[in-house]
Amino acid sequence: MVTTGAASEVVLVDMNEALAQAQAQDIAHAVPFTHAVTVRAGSYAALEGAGVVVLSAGVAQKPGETRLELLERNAKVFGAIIPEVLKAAPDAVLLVASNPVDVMTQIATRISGLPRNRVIGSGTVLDTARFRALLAEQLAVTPRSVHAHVVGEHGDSEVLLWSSATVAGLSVEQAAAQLRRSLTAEDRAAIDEGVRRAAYRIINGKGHTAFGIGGGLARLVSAIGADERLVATCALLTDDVCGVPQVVLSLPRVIGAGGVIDTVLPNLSAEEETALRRSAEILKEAADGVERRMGWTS
Ligand SMILES: NC(=O)C1=CN([C@@H]2O[C@H](COP(=O)(O)OP(=O)(O)OC[C@H]3O[C@@H](n4cnc5c(N)ncnc54)[C@H](O)[C@@H]3O)[C@@H](O)[C@H]2O)C=CC1
Ligand SMILES: CC(=O)C(=O)O
Repeated sequence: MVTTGAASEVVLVDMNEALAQAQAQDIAHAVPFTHAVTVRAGSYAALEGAGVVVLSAGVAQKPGETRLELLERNAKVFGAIIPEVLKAAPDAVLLVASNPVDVMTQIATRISGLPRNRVIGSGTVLDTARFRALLAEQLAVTPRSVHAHVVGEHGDSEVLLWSSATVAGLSVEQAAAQLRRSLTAEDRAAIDEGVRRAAYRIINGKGHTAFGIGGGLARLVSAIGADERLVATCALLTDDVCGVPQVVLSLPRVIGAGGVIDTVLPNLSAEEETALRRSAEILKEAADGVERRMGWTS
């Protein structure tokens, strides 16, 4: 957020106050090289007046662990922090990043009692960025010129929408042919694996992922602040996805003041529709399970 000027004021709140202080000071020392942003550590009360509160507290995956395995631990963390956040910043949009982000967004929607459009999960914003980056590398163009989306779970069952991916209005197959680049079934499989398994590989190498999600969250904060109507693949409680009712997952959403303004459903091939339904079923089952175990439903 500091490097892109997405916010005018950033407050870091963490149960480890010494860590929040140290991070805030370190980041503040980058401000002279970037944008006019104030950065400080604070208590929940310091969130007063915040337009957006990013929820990223909790535990992260260890090497080999899936996102869904973090569920119970992070649900308890949200139970503790969301009431505190809302006391200080009742009008804020909540932007959820903690994993498993889709189910955590459902939990945040329930605990907060806020209108669903004000509780957004970063969802597959990061996976979409990874898809665009890898397709761009394959086609030797900039990622900004690749229009492609990943929908469904931010996790193992996510769905890469190859059938609607475009460059300059061309399908990626047509673009590859004109640009004299290879896009064989093996290339596509490598890109799929590169997107779907990115977090596992990065966590194996450096213990956590940070820059991609930092960029994505900053982009969403900026779109909310400027009422931009940015289309981004974010997670939101959705009435019906391929026949699965009341499920939180990512689809392209229009993001602006107040959170999610609208949703756009891309054209799906039969295979993509089946995969999206499967992803919705997996998330629905995980969310229903945690709701039962937390005593939120009978
Ligand atoms: N949605 C996405 O695309 C991504 C999500 N993540 C998720 O974000 C979360 C955070 O990841 P990291 O920053 O790498 O982990 P981290 O362990 O570095 O940071 C988590 C912080 O939460 C704090 N915390 C824990 N319980 C708390 C509580 N009750 N109140 C206040 N603070 C509390 C800890 O003190 C710690 O500083 C994880 O769940 C991770 O899986 C990480 C990267 C990408
Ligand atoms: C950690 C995580 O969810 C990611 O980097 O995709």
